[in-house]
Amino acid sequence: MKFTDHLQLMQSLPQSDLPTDEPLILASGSPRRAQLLKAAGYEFLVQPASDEAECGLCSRETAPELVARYAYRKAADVALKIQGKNKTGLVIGADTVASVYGQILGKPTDQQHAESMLRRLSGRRHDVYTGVCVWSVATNRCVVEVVRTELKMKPLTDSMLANYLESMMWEGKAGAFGFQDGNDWLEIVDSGSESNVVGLPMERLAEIFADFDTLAKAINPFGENPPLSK
Ligand SMILES: Cc1cn([C@H]2C[C@H](O)[C@@H](COP(=O)(O)OP(=O)(O)OP(=O)(O)O)O2)c(=O)[nH]c1=O
Repeated sequence: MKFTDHLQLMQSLPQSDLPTDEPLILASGSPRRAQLLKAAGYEFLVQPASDEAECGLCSRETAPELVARYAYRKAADVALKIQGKNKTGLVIGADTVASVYGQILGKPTDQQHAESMLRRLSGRRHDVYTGVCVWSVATNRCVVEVVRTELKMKPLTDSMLANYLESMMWEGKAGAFGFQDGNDWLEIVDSGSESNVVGLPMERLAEIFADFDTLAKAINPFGENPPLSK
């Protein structure tokens, strides 16, 4: 089933009770993440992390390591601001990239960059990784996890590429392509998570909320690396 159908069948996205009574805060400016949370029935506030949360390159970092670190940094950025105002919040940070043959594809900077990403993905199997961090300001604990979805992209002809590039739908999307854009270019391998591809693994998020007490790790105020649960 396509993501667009999922939005119509809102009840098909899982929802769990929140593990604390803090307000849920989405630390992301991604319209897709907000749509997914809303479609699942969560009530939440949106407070995007500052751009600096998404920086600090480590050349040896793998795609899952990178998305875990960025998800953690985005959640931390917002959690610390909330804490500074003596407020509480259950903060969700997330980061999504595509990866093909070990090469990490983030958001394209311009049309040329988008074209080179799409040519790399054309006709190939690749992975989309989303890192997710759920951070409870009140209890000073968080869960950081990474979900992988394997995809197969059809070989793209020059005219398919040109039309898509012209549509500008690639803007702001990791790997320069939106699974939800209504094309049938992508097939999910082994029934992986569709919502994970679009920016938030809703199935795993519901499990994280349900098992938060078991999964959550204490937050180390001096730690740069995310405390991964597994
Ligand atoms: C692979 C893929 C990604 N995406 C989107 C999800 C994310 O919004 C974006 C990846 O960029 P991110 O840096 O993960 O998120 P963002 O910049 O949109 O928002 P923020 O940093 O504030 O959290 O790509 C799709 O919409 N469809 C897709 O098929």
